[in-house]
Amino acid sequence: MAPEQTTAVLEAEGLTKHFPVRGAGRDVLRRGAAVHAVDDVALSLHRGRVTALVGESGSGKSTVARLLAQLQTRTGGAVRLHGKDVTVHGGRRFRAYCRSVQLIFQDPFASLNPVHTVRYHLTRALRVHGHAGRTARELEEALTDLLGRVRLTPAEQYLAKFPHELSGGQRQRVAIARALAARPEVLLADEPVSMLDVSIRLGVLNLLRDLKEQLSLAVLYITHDIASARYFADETLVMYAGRLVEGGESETVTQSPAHPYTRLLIDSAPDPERIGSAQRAELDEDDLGEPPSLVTPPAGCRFHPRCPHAMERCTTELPPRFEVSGKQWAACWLYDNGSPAPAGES
Ligand SMILES: Nc1ncnc2c1ncn2[C@@H]1O[C@H](COP(=O)(O)OP(=O)(O)OP(=O)(O)O)[C@@H](O)[C@H]1O
Repeated sequence: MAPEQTTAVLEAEGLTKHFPVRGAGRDVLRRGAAVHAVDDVALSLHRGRVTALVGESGSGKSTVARLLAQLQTRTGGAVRLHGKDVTVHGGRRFRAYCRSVQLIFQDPFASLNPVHTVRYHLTRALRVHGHAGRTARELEEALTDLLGRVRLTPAEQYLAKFPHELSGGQRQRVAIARALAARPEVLLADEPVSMLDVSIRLGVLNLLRDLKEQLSLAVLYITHDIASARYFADETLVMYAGRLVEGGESETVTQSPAHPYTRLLIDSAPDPERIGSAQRAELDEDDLGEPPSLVTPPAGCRFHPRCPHAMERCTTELPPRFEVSGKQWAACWLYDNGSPAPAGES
């Protein structure tokens, strides 16, 4: 279903995060300086859809997730759940927000407490979110249901285990089950498979995709692996140096990338047909050149110092989003007035 046919569950508009720089020794030079980690990001997440947020290390992807999860305060912009503004604060409304919007981290080993069993982690999550039931039997049913959803069956085989007794994939499944204990509407999955063995990445992505369908979840899938976005996500957004530069249907964005940065990203990820292969599991960031300083980001388009098509105006004017096709937009002056990129481009 096209995103415009459904209402957004979670939306961000003008989302901005600047981290003040507190550098010793160079304070005088740096007074008032900030890392422009996220600037003016707009996105919307829809029920039953996966949106991939793709970009190099340091482009601001995790910061977007933390801002959406309300783990960090934003410098500017708005976050809306079902159209209602949300702001970081404690209390009942905040707890309800945390139930609805759950974050899954890259490293399941770090996110699970090594001294506690699977039973403890899941029971605690069920209790915190008020879904543990009233009787011991209802609790057992809820635990069995959670482990069944992440395909760790039979449940008795896993409940007494400690994190170190599980494989990486099993640990990430427990972390996913713990997120599901909140009965969320939105899952923010920050590089959920990048720490896993390449042979099991696909299994965890398939699980997330099935859960998205069964539970009508809105999923934000954060990754530096653009080929996996094609496979797993309905929509793909490309982030560069704190800004979104391209977005649209995953198939279109990954097969006919419009922004020069997206093209570079795809060209630098060898063998896109082999999802999860070790060969293209990591971007070869050497091929991409150096990302800019986020303390003094380039004026105009932040990609212009690395862009093979940079024009005069790219160095001074920030490009807005231009429609490239009904299925894709790009923040690039090559598409001014909707005109296609000059002939001869790849
Ligand atoms: N708490 C912080 N204080 C200062 N700077 C920060 C903080 N958190 C992130 N940053 C900076 O913000 C920028 C974006 O970081 P972020 O972690 O969001 O990028 P990312 O795309 O998720 O990268 P990765 O894939 O490596 O996690 C980076 O330059 C980072 O150093």
